[in-house]
Amino acid sequence: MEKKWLVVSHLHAQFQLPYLQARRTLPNSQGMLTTNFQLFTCSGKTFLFWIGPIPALFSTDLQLVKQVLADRTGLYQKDFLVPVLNSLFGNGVVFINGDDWKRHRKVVLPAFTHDKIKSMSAVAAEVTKQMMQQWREQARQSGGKGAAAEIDMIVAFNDLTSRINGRVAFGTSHQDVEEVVAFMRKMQKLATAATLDPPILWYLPTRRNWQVRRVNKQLRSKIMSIMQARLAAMSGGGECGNGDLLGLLLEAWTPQRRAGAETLTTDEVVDECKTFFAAGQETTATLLVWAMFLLAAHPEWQDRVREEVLREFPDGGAGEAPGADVLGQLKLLHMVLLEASRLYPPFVYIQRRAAMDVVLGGIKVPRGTVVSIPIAMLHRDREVWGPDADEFNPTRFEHGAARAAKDPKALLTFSMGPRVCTGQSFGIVEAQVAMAMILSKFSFSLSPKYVHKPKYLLSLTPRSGMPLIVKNLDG
Ligand code: HEM
Repeated sequence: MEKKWLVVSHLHAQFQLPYLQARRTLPNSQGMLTTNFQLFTCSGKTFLFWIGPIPALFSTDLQLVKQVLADRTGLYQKDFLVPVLNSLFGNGVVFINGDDWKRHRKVVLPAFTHDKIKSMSAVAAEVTKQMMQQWREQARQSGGKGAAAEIDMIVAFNDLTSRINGRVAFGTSHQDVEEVVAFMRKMQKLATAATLDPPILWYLPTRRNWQVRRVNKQLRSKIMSIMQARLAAMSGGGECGNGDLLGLLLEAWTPQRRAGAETLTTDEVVDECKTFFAAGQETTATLLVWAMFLLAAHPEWQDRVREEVLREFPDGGAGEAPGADVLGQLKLLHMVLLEASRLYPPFVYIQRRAAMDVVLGGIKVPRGTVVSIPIAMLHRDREVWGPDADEFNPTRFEHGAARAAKDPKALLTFSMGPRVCTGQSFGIVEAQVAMAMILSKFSFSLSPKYVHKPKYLLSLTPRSGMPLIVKNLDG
C-alpha cells in the first residue's frame, strides 16, 4: 500500500466537527458508541481530522495504538492540548516528557509500593466506613420501607475518593487537607467546563480563565503552607516522611534543581501534589460509579459478588480494611471492576503527539500530528473482544485481563507501555475495599429517576447523576 495520509472521504462531515464536539458526541451512550464504531469499522479504523490547525489521527486499530503506547524512544509525546489541564496537573508526571519525566517518575514511584497501598487501604476502609454511616443515617431518616435511601453515587464517590486521596497524599492529621481538596475539586469543575468552550476561548482572558488563575494561586499557596508546616515539624525533630506522598516529595525537594540528581524544585513538588490528586481522584470515583451501576442493573451479579464478599470478608461492615489475602480471594469483585472499566473506562481517550516524522500503521505521519486513542471504542471492538463486546460479562476476565480478549494488551483502562498508570493498583485496591464494604452491608438498585446518558468531559460520567436506591441489609 502506498504510504500516504489516510483520509476517509465519506467521513468528511466528521472532519468538520470541532474535535471537542466529536469527543462529546461519540461516546454518549452505549447505542451511540456502537453506531459510531460501526461507522469506523466500515470505513477503516484510522482517519484524519483537525483540531483547529493541528492534524490528528483517530485510530481504533489496536496494533497501531500499541505501537504508539509501547514506544520507549520518545517518538510519541504527551502534550497539553487543553491549556486548563496545565493548571490542573502542572508539570507533574502525567504530562511531562523525556528526562524530566524519568526524574519525576523515580521520585513518585515509591508512593505506590505494596506497603503504601496497604496503608492506603486502611485509610480507604476508614473513610468508607464514615460514608456508610451517613448512608445508614439517610436511610433511617427517609423513613421509607426497609430503611432505604436514594443516593447519588457521583456525589458520594467523589467525596469518598477526595478524602482518601487527600489523606494519602498529605497525611491524616493535617487540617489544611480539606482545603486543598476543595480547591482541587473547584479546579476540576472549571477544567471540565473549559473543555466545552470553543478552543479560541482557552487563550483569551475570559472570566473562567481568570477564575482558574485565582484558584490555582490559592491552591499553590495552600500546598506551600502544608509543605512549610511539615518542614517546621521536621526541624523540630519530627519525621519528614510520614510515609505519605508529601514526605517522599519533600525528601527530593531542593528549591533549585541540581543537575543529574533526583531532585524536585518547589514548583515541581506543588505540581506533583496536584497531579496525584487530579490523576487519581475522579478516575477511581468514576470506576466505582460504573461498577455500582452495572451491579444495580444486573442484580444476579450483585448477589453473586455479595455472596463472595460475605464468605471471604465476613467482618466487612466493621470497618477493618480487608488485607491483601482477602482482596486476593475476591475474584468475582475483581472481574466486575475490570469489566466495568472495560465498558466505561474513566479515560475515554488518551493522546500523544508525534515528536518527529514517523510511519505509523503504514501511514506517513508528520511531526506535530496528534494521535488520538479512543480507549472506550477499542474496548468494544467485536473483532478483539468477541460478539458480546457490548454486553456486561465479567466472566471474560475469569482467567485474568491478559486472557480476556484475542489480544493480551486489549484492556487499556490504565493504558500500557512506559507511561502506564502508576496508580493502577492503588485505584483498584481503593475500589475493591469500598465495594467489598458496601456490598456486605447494603443492597442497591437503579432509581426510576436514572437516565442512561454517559457524557465524556474529563472522565466518563452519567449526564444527570447516578441515583441508586440503597438499602441497609441490617434493616
Ligand atoms: C480507576 C482508576 C484509574 C484509571 C482508570 C487510571 C487511568 C490512567 C491512564 C489511562 C493513564 C495514562 C494516561 C495517558 O497516557 O495519557 C494514567 C496515568 C497515570 N495515572 Fe492513573 N488511573 C487511575 C487511578 C490512578 C491513581 C489512584 C493514581 C494516583 C494516585 C494515578 C496516577 C497516575 C499517574 C501519575 C499517571 C501518569 C503516569 C506516567 O505518565 O508516567 N492513577 N492513569
